[in-house]
Parts: sequence; C-alpha cells; structure tokens
Amino acid sequence: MDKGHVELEVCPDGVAIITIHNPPVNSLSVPVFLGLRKKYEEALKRDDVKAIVLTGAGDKFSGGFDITSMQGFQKANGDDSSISFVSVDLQTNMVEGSRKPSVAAIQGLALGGGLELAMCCHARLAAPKAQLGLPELQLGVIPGGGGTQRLPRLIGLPKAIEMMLTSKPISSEEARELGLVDAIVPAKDLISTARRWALEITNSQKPKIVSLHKTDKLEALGEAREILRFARQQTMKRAPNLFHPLKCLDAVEVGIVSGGLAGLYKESEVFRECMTSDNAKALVHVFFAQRATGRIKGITDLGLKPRPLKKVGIIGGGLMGSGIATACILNGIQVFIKEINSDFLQAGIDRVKANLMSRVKKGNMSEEKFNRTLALLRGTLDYNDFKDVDIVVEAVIEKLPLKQQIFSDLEKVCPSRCVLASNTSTIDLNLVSEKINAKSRVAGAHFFSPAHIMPLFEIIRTSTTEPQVLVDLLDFGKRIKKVPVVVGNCPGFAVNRTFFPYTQASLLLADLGLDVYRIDRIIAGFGMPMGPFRLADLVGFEVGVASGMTYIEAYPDRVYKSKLFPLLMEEKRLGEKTRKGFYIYDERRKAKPDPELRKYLDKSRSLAGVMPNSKPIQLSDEQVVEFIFFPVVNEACRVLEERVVSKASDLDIASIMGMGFPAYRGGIVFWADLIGAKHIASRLNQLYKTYGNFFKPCAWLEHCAATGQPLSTKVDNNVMSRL
Ligand SMILES: C[C@H](O)CC(=O)SCCNC(=O)CCNC(=O)[C@H](O)C(C)(C)COP(=O)(O)OP(=O)(O)OC[C@H]1O[C@@H](n2cnc3c(N)ncnc32)[C@H](O)[C@@H]1OP(=O)(O)O
Repeated sequence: MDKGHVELEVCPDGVAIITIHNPPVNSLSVPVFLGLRKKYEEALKRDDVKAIVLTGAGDKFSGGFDITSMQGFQKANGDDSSISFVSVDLQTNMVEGSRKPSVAAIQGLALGGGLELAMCCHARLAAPKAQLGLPELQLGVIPGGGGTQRLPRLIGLPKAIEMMLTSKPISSEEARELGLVDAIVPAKDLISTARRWALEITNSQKPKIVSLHKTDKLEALGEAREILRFARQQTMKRAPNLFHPLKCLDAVEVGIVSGGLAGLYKESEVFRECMTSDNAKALVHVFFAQRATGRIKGITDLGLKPRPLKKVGIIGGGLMGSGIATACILNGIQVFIKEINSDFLQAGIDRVKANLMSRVKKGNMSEEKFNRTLALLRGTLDYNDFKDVDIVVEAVIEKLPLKQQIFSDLEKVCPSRCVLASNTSTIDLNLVSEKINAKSRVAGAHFFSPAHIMPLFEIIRTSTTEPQVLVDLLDFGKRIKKVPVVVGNCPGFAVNRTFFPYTQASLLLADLGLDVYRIDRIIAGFGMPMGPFRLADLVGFEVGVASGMTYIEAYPDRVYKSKLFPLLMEEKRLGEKTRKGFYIYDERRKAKPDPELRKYLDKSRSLAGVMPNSKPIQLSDEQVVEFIFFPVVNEACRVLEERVVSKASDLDIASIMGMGFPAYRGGIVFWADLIGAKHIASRLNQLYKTYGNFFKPCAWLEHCAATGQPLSTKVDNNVMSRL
C-alpha cells in the first residue's frame, strides 16, 4: 500500500518547495518522515536553495501522524525506532535549527503532527478557514512532535492547554489572532506569498522565529504552575480514568521548568508510554471503527450511489419525531411533519422550536439562523405534502396495527423511489411492512433519544430491504451528522438487545441486597454517563418496563424479572418526569438519593427471595462491574453469533454512541477482548451456577474461552444472516 512520499522543487528565486504527498489527508507515515529528512538534507546542502516552503499536496497541509502506523507500533509493543529521529533530529535540528528559513504554507488542515511540523517552521501562513489543532489526546496519546513545547510558547499556556485537552481545532482566523499563524493569505496566493516571505526572512526583512526558543508568551513560573495545577484538577474531575491528559501536562511543565529541549525529551518518553496503553489502543480502534461503519460488504461495494435527498416526511411529532425533524432541519433538509390533529401538530412543532431555542440560549445559534432553520419545517395534517418526499420516517407510538395502516397509506401516496422507514425500537419490521407490496423499500431508522443529540443511527435491514435503500439511509445518516450502523432485524436490534441485561443485572444486584446508589457510583466510575438506576429514572419506568417486556417475551430463557419497577410504579414513582423514581428530584431536576426507597427495596427483596439466608451479598467494585457488564458481553456475543451486525467493531461503535459506553475502553467487544473470553466465561459460569440461566455463557463465548480466539473475529466475513 502506498504510504506517501515527499517532493522537492527548487524555484528560480532560490526557494525550495517541499511537498508532502499522502492522500487523502497527507498523514505523516514513516516513508513521509524519511522523505522529509531526505528532501531537507538535499535542500540544506544545495547552494541554489536559499529558503524553504513546506506544504501539503492538494488542499490539505497534513492530518498528522499516520494513525495506521500507530496501530503498527502498538502491535510491535511500542517499538518506534523507525521514527525516533523525528522530534529532535528532523524537526528541531534540521528544520527549526537550520540556517535556511522554512515557511509553512497551510491549507485545509494542520492537525497533530502536521501542526507540530508547521510550528518548527520559522513562519506560518494559512489559507482562510483552515483547521489547526493538536487532537492527539482523543487518540489516547499526547502530542509527540514538540506540540507540548511549541504551542504554549507560540500562544501562551491557557489556550495551548485548552487546545490539547479538548482536542478541538481552531480556525486560521483565530490562529492568526493568537499568533499561531503569521498571516492569512487567499489559497491561490498561498505558495507565492510563502516564497516571498521565506526570502524576506533570508534577507532579514522579516524575523526568523524559532518557536522552541520563544519565551514572550510564556507565563512566569509561579503563574504557569498555578495554571497547570488548575488544569490537572479539572482533568481529574472530568476524566478520572484517564492518565494521558495528566502526562501531557507533565511534559508541558518539564519544558517550562527545565527548557524546551528537556521538554521535548520528556514528551517523547510520555508519547511512547501512552502509545501502547490500553486507552490508546481503544481510542485508535474507535477512530477506524467509526469510519468503517459505513462500509458494508454486499451493500456499499456494489457501486450504488445515494439518490438525491431533499425532503423528509416524518409521521408523528412526539419526542422522537420532533427530535428527528430537528436533526434534519439543522442540516439543511426540508421536513414535513404529519400529525393527526392540529393540537398534536402544534405540540410537535413547539418541541422542534424548543430544541432549536435551547441552542440559541446556549449561544450556539443566532436568532437569524434559528428562523432560517425553522423555515425548513412544515406541519401537515394530511399526506398531500408527501407526494415528493425522498424518505419517510414513521415515529408514532409502538402499536402494530397503527404502523401497518400508516405504511399502507405511505405506499399509496409517496413516490415509488421513496424510502419507507420506521423508528420502531421494539416491533418486528417484517410485521410493520406485512400489509404492503413495497417491502423492498422498508427499513428501520432507529434513533436514540434525544434524536437531535444522540449520535447513533441504527439502520435496520430486513430480508427484503434493497441495498439501494440502505445506501440512501447511510447517506441520510451522514447528512444529519449521525454515525450510521446497519444491523439485522431482531428484538432490540443491536444496541438495546446487547444492553438489556445491563438493567436486569442491576435489578438482580439490588434484589441481592446491594445499595442502588453504590451500584450507580461504581458504574459511573467505570465511565458510563450515569448508573443504571439514574438512567432508568431518566428514561422513565413506563418506557423501561415496556421495552423490558419485549426482552422477556423474546428471550425468556435468560431474563431476570424483578418486582422493583412495578412496586415503584404502583406508587406513581415513574422516574424523573414525576420527580420521584430511584432518586428524588428538585425543581432543577437535580437527583438526590431518597431514604424512602428502602421500603420498596425491602419489599422487592423479600418477593425475590434471592438473598442467601436473607442477607445482602458482598461484592467488590470490580465484581459489581463484572456482574453487570459480563452478561452484556454475553449478549453481545450472541449478537455476533447471529450476525446481527456485519462486524464486531460496528457493535463497539454502537455501544459507545448509543449507550455511552466509554470510548477509551474501545466499545463492548473490544473491552471484552482486552479482558479475555476465558476470564469472562469462567466468571459467568460461577454466576450461572449460583443464579441460573441469566448468566449462562453462549456458545461463541465458550468457544473463544476454550480456544483463545478473540471474540471480535466472529463476523469477519461481513455477512449478515439475521435479517
Ligand atoms: C506525533 C503526533 O503528535 C501524533 C499525531 O499526530 S496523532 C494524529 C493526529 N491527527 C488526528 O487525530 C487527525 C485525525 N483525523 C481526523 O480528525 C479527520 O480524519 C480529518 C479532520 C483529518 C478529516 O476528516 P474528514 O474529512 O471527515 O474525513 P475522514 O473520513 O475522517 O478521513 C478521511 C480518511 O483519512 C483517514 N485519516 C484521517 N486522518 C488520518 C491520519 N492522521 N492517519 C491516517 N489516516 C487518516 C481516515 O481514516 C479516512 O480513511 P478512509 O477514507 O479509508 O476511512
């Protein structure tokens, strides 16, 4: 596979243009670094070269270090000898330390190692709207090409720390204001201006700035230490399970206390250490897995192109319908929302307005943009406006006859090319489409609530869904900035099905005498956005119980039926919306533990009768995590076994985007493989002996435990059989 190269062209004015070629983002692979060294050696040696312009081919400077090689280094257990020359020998001594000035001509993006390379140059010119940033932390590593040293010296510590810790890029315009970029130049004039600039540095008409030696933007030592102390505190609060952000701050501090070069050595040491951490492996896996969800054998490799998408029809303006409508109009797609009467319609439109207004209130949307966005929404009480829609998403209550009627109507009124999708989360799509002829146009479009915020978009294919329909829905998902994952048609589809044991195992633990608030603390400490009981309050018990019933009916061999929900519901404790569930809520919806919960727990425990000798069981935090997540892994294995997803990494992404499973653990299957099937199966077998079938390991898990095969290898042939 071509891993890129570097070209050198010497112009008549004595400027050498060194260009990185490695599409699509000019990433810095080993051959690119070797090429840079070779071309720099040549340019520095040649008498006809007075100055250098460094740039990227096409419309991008560089997207940074080649992340595929990072996976290679991880597999080689951190052996990075092939790039150990980069930070000091190439970038610091050869580029930055050279007598001949270098000017970076930045277009499109300069991220990670790309920006680090640019910061070694003696000036940086950027085309408008380029993106500049150090996003390494989101890959579980730290900037390893001098970023921890040069960025603070160029723009000051607070902003540099913010850019590194958040991984968020800034625009060329902001970079110019901060001093990271010396001038903004129209793209067409970028190279010619950079050439002139480089010659002016040679002629001492412009300063030759060595970033690593700059001190004017650095705070005094005492102040710098205070800034770092505060950043560490915030980091520990925000990401208590991650060590690499703290390590990044350590590298910054060494540079401030002992000088830039000492900082570079510290940075290299930390970079190597982080690269082989489980978190970096997980986050790099997530980077590629997320981009792979849209590639499905037998669907996206058929040469089909998405059909034009201008108008979407949505049936139902409830919570889901209004959320889906919001996601569409936010991304420029016209929406017709249909309701059964004008009151419901108005309520639906008001929900969309409220969704948009919350952006305005947070300062993320102007009034003008609010009005422009809302103008894309139309309400209707009949199907007249559905004559030219491209996709319809039905989002009404979970009643099969109603859905069947709607699909019959849609088949009559919508154009024959129109995709007919249902947002059902529990009903078999084959039943939804049973009464229509156009079964090939039917698919599931399962959003997660709130639909305009949650990133996952499950696309459900039935045995009759045409590939073209899936290609259209994949495109729709991308257009509305979701991560689309195509899954098979089974109760709960991929995500809800995999996670149904999550709530049930938690309920069993509660019936075994564990404190529900402790369970929530442990699970939130593991990295979930909130614990299972807080989540149940948020979702609402009525919804929770209805979906729980689906699994009890579909998978009766492996469910746990607790009485806790019904007991709470009898007293109208329905969760956050009634301000009483497992927690009690004040007017600002802040959750507080409720001492009254005890009586419901006692009753549920006595009805369940699972506590040995009526005494609570004792479990460590780690055992609680295993008790709750190992049954989830077990169900994930069944999902793989039945080929509900086309590859294990799709389930990883679905668990992260749909359930909030921590990305730095790589997703449910990746995490399980790090632990190993052997330990998981053995623990589940112990629990199975004590508590029964709910924990019985499935065949695929047992097979992997016996053979050492990774769980993720199940669906490597990318064929879905469960449709
Ligand atoms: C030593 C250093 O300090 C360490 C580092 O530099 S670590 C790397 C730091 N850089 C990054 O984190 C940038 C990662 N990339 C991105 O954020 C985005 O890809 C981007 C903003 C560059 C482009 O986004 P977008 O236009 O939406 O395209 P996107 O689909 O993400 O990427 C296009 C292709 O380039 C690949 N790609 C992007 N950045 C890459 C990189 N740094 N290395 C290898 N491949 C990369 C993607 O995998 C994708 O490949 P595919 O088409 O086969 O799926």
